[in-house]
Amino acid sequence: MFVKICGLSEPVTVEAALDAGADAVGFVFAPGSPRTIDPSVARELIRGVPETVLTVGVFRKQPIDEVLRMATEAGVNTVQLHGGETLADFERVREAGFGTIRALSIDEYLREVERDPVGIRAHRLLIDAPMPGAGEVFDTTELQAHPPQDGWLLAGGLNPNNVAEVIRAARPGGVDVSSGVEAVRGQKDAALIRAFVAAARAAI
Ligand SMILES: O=C(O)c1ccccc1NCC(=O)[C@H](O)[C@H](O)COP(=O)(O)O
Repeated sequence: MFVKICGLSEPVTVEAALDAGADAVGFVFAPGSPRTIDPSVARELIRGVPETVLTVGVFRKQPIDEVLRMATEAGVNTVQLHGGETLADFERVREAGFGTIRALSIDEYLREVERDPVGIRAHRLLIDAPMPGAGEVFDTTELQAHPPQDGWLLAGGLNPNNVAEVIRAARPGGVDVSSGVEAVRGQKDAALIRAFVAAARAAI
């Protein structure tokens, strides 16, 4: 089970995520989030991250030139885009050398899979609740009619207490969490991160 801890902003909680065995650490560069950090801050946080761990820059409805500039400045290896992007945008991000994650809300996913069932398979998908980073759950049974391709990531209101049950029900390739490992909104908690990774790993 692939585990991503998103919205990190401090060395101590990046370290907690790595010690716990997280596969990916995320840094929010989308404006307007309590977790938004400057790429220069992320660059410092990424310094000690082993190359085997994905370092993910998270963007929402930002121009691709800005995405590429910030991702390069931060030194992340992967870019996660949350809406408004075209296939050409994804191509540009990949040509610049970044891995990509296409984040869609459950509603966007269901619309897109109907519209372009083949094209959607070209992406590593993250399927999320309508409002990213809000700690909202969604009904994963809505995916049963259109199961996503292998390796898809599930997010939306996960926490150490519900993650195992959600994994068993929805069978994602990985999980992504933000609010559920925070003691205070926007501030990660090392103990919750450890509990989340352990619960996700024990789920299968
Ligand atoms: O976390 C944010 O504040 C955020 C803001 C804008 C775009 C994306 C954002 N987060 C993306 C993530 O990958 C979150 O981990 C995911 O949405 C799950 O969040 P949560 O339901 O709080 O666990």
